[in-house]
Amino acid sequence: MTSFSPPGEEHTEFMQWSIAQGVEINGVAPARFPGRGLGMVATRDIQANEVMVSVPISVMLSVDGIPPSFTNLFVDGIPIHGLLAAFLTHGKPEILKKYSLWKATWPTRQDFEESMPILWPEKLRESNSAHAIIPQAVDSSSITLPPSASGLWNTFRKRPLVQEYATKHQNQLAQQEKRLQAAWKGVTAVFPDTDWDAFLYYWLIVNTRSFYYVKPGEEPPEDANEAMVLVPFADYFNHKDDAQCHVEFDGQNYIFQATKSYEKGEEIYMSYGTHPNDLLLIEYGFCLQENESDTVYLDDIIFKDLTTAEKEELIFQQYYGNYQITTESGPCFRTEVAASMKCMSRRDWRNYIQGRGAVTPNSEKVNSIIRYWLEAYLKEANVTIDNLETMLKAETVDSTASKIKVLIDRWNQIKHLCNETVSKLD
Ligand SMILES: C[S@@+](CC[C@H](N)C(=O)[O-])C[C@H]1O[C@@H](n2cnc3c(N)ncnc32)[C@H](O)[C@@H]1O
Repeated sequence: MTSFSPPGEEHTEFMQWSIAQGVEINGVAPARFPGRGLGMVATRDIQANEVMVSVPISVMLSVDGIPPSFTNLFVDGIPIHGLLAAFLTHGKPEILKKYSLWKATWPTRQDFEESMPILWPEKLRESNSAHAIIPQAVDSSSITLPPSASGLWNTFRKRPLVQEYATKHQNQLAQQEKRLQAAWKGVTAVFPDTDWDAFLYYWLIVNTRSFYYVKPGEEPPEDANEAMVLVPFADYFNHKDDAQCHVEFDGQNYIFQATKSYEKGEEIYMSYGTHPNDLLLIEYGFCLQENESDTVYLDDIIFKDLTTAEKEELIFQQYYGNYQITTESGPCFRTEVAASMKCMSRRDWRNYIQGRGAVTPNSEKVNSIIRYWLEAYLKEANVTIDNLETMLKAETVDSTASKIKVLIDRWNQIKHLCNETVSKLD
């Protein structure tokens, strides 16, 4: 059983407020868990299929909960994420008063400074972001964030892309800073004197605590970041990759239902989605120890190994980029396709990927190419861990040392993932 402690008076008061607002709470309560802040604990034995929490739409904070007099100020548009943060920053105090007990349960700015890489010291957050609002060093001696987060490598220079492509789980920090910059542009166009720290705080609150929400009867937006809602009380749930909790918005209520039985005192998690640890680190400020969805991407390593003609062929065949290695399945098919290109005639390769012809790639050769790529990742991991260990020895600020340790742990996970995959390929 996980150890936990009482959450504190403000959480008890907020729970009572939630119930008074129509939130149904059955057999769960907030509690404090070491390393995870607040979370949800079973206050009695819970049976599979029991609804543990149900939050009505009336109490959620979505775009529809913002008065039109406020929303209409943003005639030039602002992302939903920015609008919610803008409302929390600039909404009328008499309207925001409704949420004061809820707000008292949220993490502090200090909590974000500890956990969210976007707020870490410059030397720990160098990335390929062109959107950094918070200045970053231009030539720090070492990249410390993992490549999926930073988009950079210590052991080689990235080749320019032949073509841009969508990468949901790469260049994480750059993607986050781009969203923050768009929100900041939107809010300052209407409120030029916006306090950066206040806005940033609420933007991070929305970033780490919002749920997916599409207004009943409306089409889901193309960008999931445009489908956001804050859901009081449910935002106590921490994340686990294989959480045993069914989450559903039925058009009226956000419902959280047990999919197994829980014993009194057990922490109840939900899943925020199938997220690799580098995404969790950048977007939520933590990494999971066990994560079936953990992934590393070989794109930059593979691209430096391909000729321009090979890259153009991959673009043509729609296999350019997103070469994953996952904890669960090892190399993905796209990675195998890129590797098979290196060991087949172009004609056989085209026939193979189009499902024509009898020639299939030699699996030993394909495995040895993928192994070679993974060794490049392992080299990066070893160099970066050495750099981080050296930084840790010299670090005198405790809070910076703890961030360096987070990075060392993450890099060791990456090493483990690469080594496991290499051994499976042998
Ligand atoms: C929706 S909130 C959950 C409640 C939060 N723990 C709190 O103290 O208010 C999401 C945040 O919880 C933390 N979190 C969630 N799942 C976690 C986990 N498995 N391990 C560590 N921290 C976690 C992260 O700080 C994340 O940004």
